Amino acid sequence: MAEVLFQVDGVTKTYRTGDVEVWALRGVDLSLERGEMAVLLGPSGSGKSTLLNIMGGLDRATAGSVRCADHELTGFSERQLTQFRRDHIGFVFQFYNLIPSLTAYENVALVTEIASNPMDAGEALDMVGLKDRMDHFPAQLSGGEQQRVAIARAIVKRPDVLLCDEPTGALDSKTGVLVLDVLCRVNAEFNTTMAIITHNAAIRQIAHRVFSFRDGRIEESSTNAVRLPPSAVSW
Ligand SMILES: Nc1ncnc2c1ncn2[C@@H]1O[C@H](COP(=O)(O)OP(=O)(O)OP(=O)(O)O)[C@@H](O)[C@H]1O
Repeated sequence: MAEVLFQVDGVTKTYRTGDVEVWALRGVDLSLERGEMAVLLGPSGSGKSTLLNIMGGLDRATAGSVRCADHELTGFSERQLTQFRRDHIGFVFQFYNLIPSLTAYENVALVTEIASNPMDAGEALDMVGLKDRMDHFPAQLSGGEQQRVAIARAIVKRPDVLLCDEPTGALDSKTGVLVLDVLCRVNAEFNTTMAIITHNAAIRQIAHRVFSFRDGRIEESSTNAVRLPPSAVSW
């Protein structure tokens, strides 16, 4: 039987600003098997980023439980959450957050200094198809290339899970496809579990499973009997 890597049970999240309480999540249950690629869809404000941040240990649930392998995040201290993120989670965001004064290689190599079992930075850049651009600075790379460096930086520590929040949000469709290709390759070759938030509903076709959010809940989940390669998807 496939191993359940992530188990989210009854997670709620409220934010309080003054007298106003916002319910970002209203009881979310979700499980991800190891190696699964999940796409998270839903309107703006429906709670996707909040859930991703809680799963990645960047934020805490108000109630409910989140388990990743044998780590129960719910009771973790800040220090334990930091260690958990460092050991197990890679993040990819819409904006690449590369350090402008470092080359692509140096941006990726920075992570290898604090990871316990990293791959070589050159190997990670090779994986995203940028080995020949290793010595270039972010300003010398296109948006799609910068996002691929950001993916190399996220995978170089061999994370169990890659959490991607709008990874193609700032890219045109053609460039976005190249980035999704890289994510699919990482998923297939390293069996990395992935959750990808997107506003482009067409991207749902590349996933094993799709979760649709509405008003802080998962309204619907479905399994794709047939997955499409990113090259067959456009938006
Ligand atoms: N730090 C915060 N303080 C107060 N409210 C917040 C905070 N973060 C998120 N929210 C609120 O929680 C709700 C869910 O936000 P979230 O960012 O998770 O939605 P989303 O589905 O990811 O939206 P988008 O697609 O626009 O990124 C929204 O109403 C948002 O305004």
